[in-house]
Amino acid sequence: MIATESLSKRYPRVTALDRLTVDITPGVTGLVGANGAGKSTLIKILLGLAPATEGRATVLGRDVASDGPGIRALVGYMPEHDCLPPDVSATEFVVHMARMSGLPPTAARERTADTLRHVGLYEERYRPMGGYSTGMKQRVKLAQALVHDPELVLLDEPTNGLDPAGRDDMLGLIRRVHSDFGISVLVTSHLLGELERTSDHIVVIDGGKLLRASSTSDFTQTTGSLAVEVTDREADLLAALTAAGLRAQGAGHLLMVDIAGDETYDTVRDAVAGLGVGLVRMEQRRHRIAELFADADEDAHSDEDAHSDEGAHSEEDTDTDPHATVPAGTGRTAR
Ligand SMILES: Nc1ncnc2c1ncn2[C@@H]1O[C@H](COP(=O)(O)OP(=O)(O)OP(=O)(O)O)[C@@H](O)[C@H]1O
Repeated sequence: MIATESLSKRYPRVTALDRLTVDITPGVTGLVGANGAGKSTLIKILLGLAPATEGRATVLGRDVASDGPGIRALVGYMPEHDCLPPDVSATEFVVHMARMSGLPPTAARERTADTLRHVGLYEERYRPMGGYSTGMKQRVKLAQALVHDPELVLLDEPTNGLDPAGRDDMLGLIRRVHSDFGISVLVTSHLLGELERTSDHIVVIDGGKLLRASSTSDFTQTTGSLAVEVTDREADLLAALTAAGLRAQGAGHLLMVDIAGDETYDTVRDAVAGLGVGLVRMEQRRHRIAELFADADEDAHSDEDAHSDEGAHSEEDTDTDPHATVPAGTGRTAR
């Protein structure tokens, strides 16, 4: 669907993309990177809206340098920032966008009604968008990207500004864009957990460089560890599990227990019951994408000055945080 070859974009003070070579296949692909990693720049180049400094890219087999209009006819785009005129309704706006994409008036109205219903906007679609919540605005932005029935949509940070429930709704909608309509999706986020849940494939970029591209399942292999969380007496539980012959260690409120076989689950359950404490959770641990980031290596640091880390997130990833962010900073390497 998308192929880039040594694609670079240099601004006077910043290298936004640095010799990026990646192949993106049909399905839902998550493009993950900290703020400033180059996600929006890549999307603009793919739409033919900004020229690359060097390298080449094709979208649906068309060259971004020479066929921007052809690409934009086949691709939907949901921009990151608020771009909706406040004094028109969602219906008026999406009909307008459909007409701009070349749909005749009747088809534009029908497709608009269908698409707005699909994204979950009903009566409110006749009200001026200035009064909409962030979640409603994001839905309108998604609807205008879908209204001309594209083969591919590029969604730039669609969960930005949404609360956890709003994020879940938006992620569900994005999954359905592919499962219900067969439209492929490239969705960006700096939140690892949500892309893990939504995407078939994950592409990780940092400082404009490709860190890794592979299927989501390759990123999140299950391990042989069981994460156990109890309400109280973690140290006593650790001692009880060790006495029962299991290898276990404490990690804050969590105990990590090596799975020796199916009976490990029973042993943990019995030990917890024996102590009379509550079991908060017991689950097989999965690698999260953030664990694929090793500490920055010396070589990668040498060109760090070339990149801005403006707006980078300082939040640390943890195994339990579904909204963990990509560790900020440039030049990190994937294990
Ligand atoms: N028009 C521009 N002129 C100069 N520098 C730019 C321009 N556009 C982007 N940059 C810089 O290029 C780098 C990559 O920006 P980009 O917007 O692509 O990142 P991003 O991963 O989409 O992050 P965000 O989600 O914060 O937008 C950043 O350092 C940014 O400051």
